[in-house]
Amino acid sequence: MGLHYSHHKHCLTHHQSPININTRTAKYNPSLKPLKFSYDPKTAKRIVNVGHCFNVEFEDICDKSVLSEGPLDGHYRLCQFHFHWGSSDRDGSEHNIDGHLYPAELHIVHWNSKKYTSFAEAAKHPDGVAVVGVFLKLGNTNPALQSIIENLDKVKTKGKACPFTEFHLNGLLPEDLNYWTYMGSLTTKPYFECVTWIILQEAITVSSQQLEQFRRLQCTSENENPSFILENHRPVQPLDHRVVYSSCP
Ligand SMILES: NS(=O)(=O)c1ccc(C(=O)NCc2ccccc2F)cc1
Ligand SMILES: [Zn+2]
Repeated sequence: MGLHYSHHKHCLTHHQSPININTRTAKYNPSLKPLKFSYDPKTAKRIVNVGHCFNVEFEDICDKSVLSEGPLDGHYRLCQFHFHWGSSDRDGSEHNIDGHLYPAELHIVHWNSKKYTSFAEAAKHPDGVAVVGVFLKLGNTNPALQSIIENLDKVKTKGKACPFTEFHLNGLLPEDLNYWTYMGSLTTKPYFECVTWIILQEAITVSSQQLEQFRRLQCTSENENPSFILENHRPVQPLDHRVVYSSCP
């Protein structure tokens, strides 16, 4: 999988993520709608160390927390969010903007609950998953991250989980909700090409000290010699013939 035969070009094309977003060649699409976030803080469930990062998981047995409008048809159900970071503050984001890297990137993961019955099922289809990417830029301590960071010592090693309820995800969104959007893939194995990527143009802040807390997570389980998740961002992939659309001119 992962190769699409585009007849008019008689070539096999990849639709992999992340990519470098060239803001000058992004195409303004006036038919793109504003994003609509409807998140219920009560659907937050737990934090899990999955080895290459930590996921903040949400209950997704019904459409209590959904993303709709924007480039999407229907509504996509929130299932988890996580971060990508680097071994230093100089890199860490997965997407780049005009070659610029941010120290980290938040991914808010949703799946198409109008057409599919689970994330795993949705991930097999090009319209199955929608991920909102939010860049983190170096600045003041971000208070909205503190409630997550103070729980990381409970999920230090791979496989560990802790309860995490009542989280206001809107607190991690910037004021300006303008975005770029393109069709791509999951950025970790199995790299399924199932993602409508929605990258917010405004970054939120994170402090150096908060990033240091991310790097203290371990990719090893508690009975192994400890090694740390110092970085977990995939290199940018070829854009090929894809077009990146912008919600604003
Ligand atoms: N970084 S990202 O592109 O936002 C991303 C989001 C979710 C996954 C994931 O759930 N993988 C496991 C998985 C479970 C079930 C079915 C397919 C899967 F990939 C991987 C990458
Ligand atoms: Zn991710």
